[in-house]
Amino acid sequence: MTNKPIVVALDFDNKHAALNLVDKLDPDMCRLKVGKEMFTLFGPQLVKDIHSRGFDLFLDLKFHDIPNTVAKAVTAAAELGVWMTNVHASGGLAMMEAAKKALLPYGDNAPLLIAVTVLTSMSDEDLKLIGIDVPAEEHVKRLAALTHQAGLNGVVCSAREAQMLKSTFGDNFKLCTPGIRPEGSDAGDQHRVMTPKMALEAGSDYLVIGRPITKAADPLAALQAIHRTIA
Ligand SMILES: O=C(O)c1cc(=O)[nH]c(=O)n1[C@@H]1O[C@H](COP(=O)(O)O)[C@@H](O)[C@H]1O
Repeated sequence: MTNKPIVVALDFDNKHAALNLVDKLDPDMCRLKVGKEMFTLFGPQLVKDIHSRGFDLFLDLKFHDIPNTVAKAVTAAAELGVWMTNVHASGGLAMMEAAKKALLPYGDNAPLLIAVTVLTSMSDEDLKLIGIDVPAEEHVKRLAALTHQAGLNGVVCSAREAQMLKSTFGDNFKLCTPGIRPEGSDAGDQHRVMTPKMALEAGSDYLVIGRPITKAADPLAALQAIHRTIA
């Protein structure tokens, strides 16, 4: 199992509330993720605030644009010193190769670069509506193959695809899985979900968990309870 698999998704519209939660957490226990909402509201200063508290940060901005633009965006992420960042695999091979190339000057200090396959909120029916007539698992495999070919470090997928992807692409290809729901918690807008324990057993390396922790009455207790289920 990857050391420190839990990545807490900080999806807040209030910086004070977010940092209040961060101050209750322990960098030895989890990593943190900042996404579009918080980065749009609070920008690079939030990244600095989190780094100064000793946490590894996944900057989840899911870049999807022409290769030149995405290469420059991942360079900006690398300059922030983040642990991991991501692009959309559906941006294509040339886009992902340009992103990978942009990180070469950073050597061992480059962030891990992973690509989103099929969002965990999407079902087979949602895929049909955007013209993808194959089951989610098949489309995930296709986009993961493209990501692997581009030389990225891994993919974002649902834990339901983890076993298939690990057996196809091997242990070095990292699987970051949102859509994690502890037993009995509300799925919300997520469709392809799994419990933390089952996700790790299936081969997930990183479990992205937001609302089951951040919306809990006692977020630290919720995180500790999840830890106990996977210990
Ligand atoms: O890239 C992501 O992190 C991501 C990809 C994906 O397919 N699904 C997904 O839910 N996410 C993110 O993971 C987090 C999940 O949060 P919760 O549903 O609250 O646990 C959110 O911040 C999403 O933006």
